[in-house]
Amino acid sequence: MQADEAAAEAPPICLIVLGMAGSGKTTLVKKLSSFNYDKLKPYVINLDPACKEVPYPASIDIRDTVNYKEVMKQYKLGPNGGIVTSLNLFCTKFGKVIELIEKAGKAGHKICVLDTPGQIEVFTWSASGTIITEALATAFPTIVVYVMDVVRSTNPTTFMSNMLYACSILYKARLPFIVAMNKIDIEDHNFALEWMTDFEAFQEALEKEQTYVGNLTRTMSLTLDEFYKDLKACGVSAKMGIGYDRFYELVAEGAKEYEEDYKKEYDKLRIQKEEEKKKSEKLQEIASAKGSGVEVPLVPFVSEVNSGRELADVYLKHPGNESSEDEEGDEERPVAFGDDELEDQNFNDFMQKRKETQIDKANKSQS
Ligand SMILES: Nc1nc2c(ncn2[C@@H]2O[C@H](COP(=O)(O)OP(=O)(O)OP(=O)(O)O)[C@@H](O)[C@H]2O)c(=O)[nH]1
Repeated sequence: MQADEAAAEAPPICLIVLGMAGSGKTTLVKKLSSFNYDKLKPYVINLDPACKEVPYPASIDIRDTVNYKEVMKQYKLGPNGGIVTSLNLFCTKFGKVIELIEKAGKAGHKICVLDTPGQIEVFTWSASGTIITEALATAFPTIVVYVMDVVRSTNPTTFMSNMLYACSILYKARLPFIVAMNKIDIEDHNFALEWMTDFEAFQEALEKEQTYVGNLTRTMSLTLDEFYKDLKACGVSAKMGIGYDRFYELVAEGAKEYEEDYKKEYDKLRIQKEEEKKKSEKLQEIASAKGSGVEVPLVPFVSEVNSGRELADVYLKHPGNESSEDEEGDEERPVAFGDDELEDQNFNDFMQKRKETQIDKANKSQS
């Protein structure tokens, strides 16, 4: 197979776009859906059931499958409960989505971008979010893109909160991770990159914070230093289309990292899931099998005995009364008390013998 053909058949790289409300996820997805289209042919999926309109051409839209307002009404839920339940309902059909992405890959789509609900925790801390992430990661090279609003992160404490959240997602998802520092058309992101690489620079920025939360941030920054090594970060402006070349360099690095470090783990998970599926299919097969013989109706419990007596009148023999060693019918029949015929016979035999002995004695005394 030629290298070009192999590249054409390579599965698409999935980008799960996450971020706090208003960080710019949808704007980023919109830009990604058209960026370098001829080469990448991005395949876009919307997983936000509550958005009013999708400003990009979505190949799959959760709103076509689940009506979020109807879910709220039917299950008597509030807005967040409605989003979680809609996502749960949708994820039961996610096998079909995987098939469609596979097909898209064969049709030349190199990238699959997934937009997620505005409330980040709806995806990151829900069962459906985990199921969707695992389903993608077991089938395709998958990368988490965490969109961070750089304008709102100039304060070291807010920056640290954002990073803590990113850290929790990184360790939960166990996938390559890119922090897209968004809105660099308003605020340059280099201060944030410096805080991530230069511990002292961050401490210096914290000097101005004399509050309790400042002390907490100082302590946490010591721990997070280790985690920054696993992060890839770049600055983008989703709105103005700045920083995409660097972003795609990081995507290529992330895909490589997935193949080298994460794929093995997800392959194991896939095999385990296939085995579980096979087992449950087999069990279902057994449960639904009727067999080839004629069905025998179950006899109802005995309620009356032959003699016409009620079952309650029948004495159930204690198991201890049985002789466990004797086969039925092998034992000699004992002389039963009250067996009149046999008793008469024995008595007559005895009388006969006695008569014979007396006659015998009399004959002997006469002679
Ligand atoms: N200046 C500037 N504004 C941006 C940029 N990206 C997004 N915005 C603006 O930020 C606001 C929120 O953007 P969205 O893309 O809706 O953010 P989101 O994360 O999808 O929002 P939710 O779906 O509500 O969570 C919008 O007003 C965007 O126009 C950017 O790069 N630069």
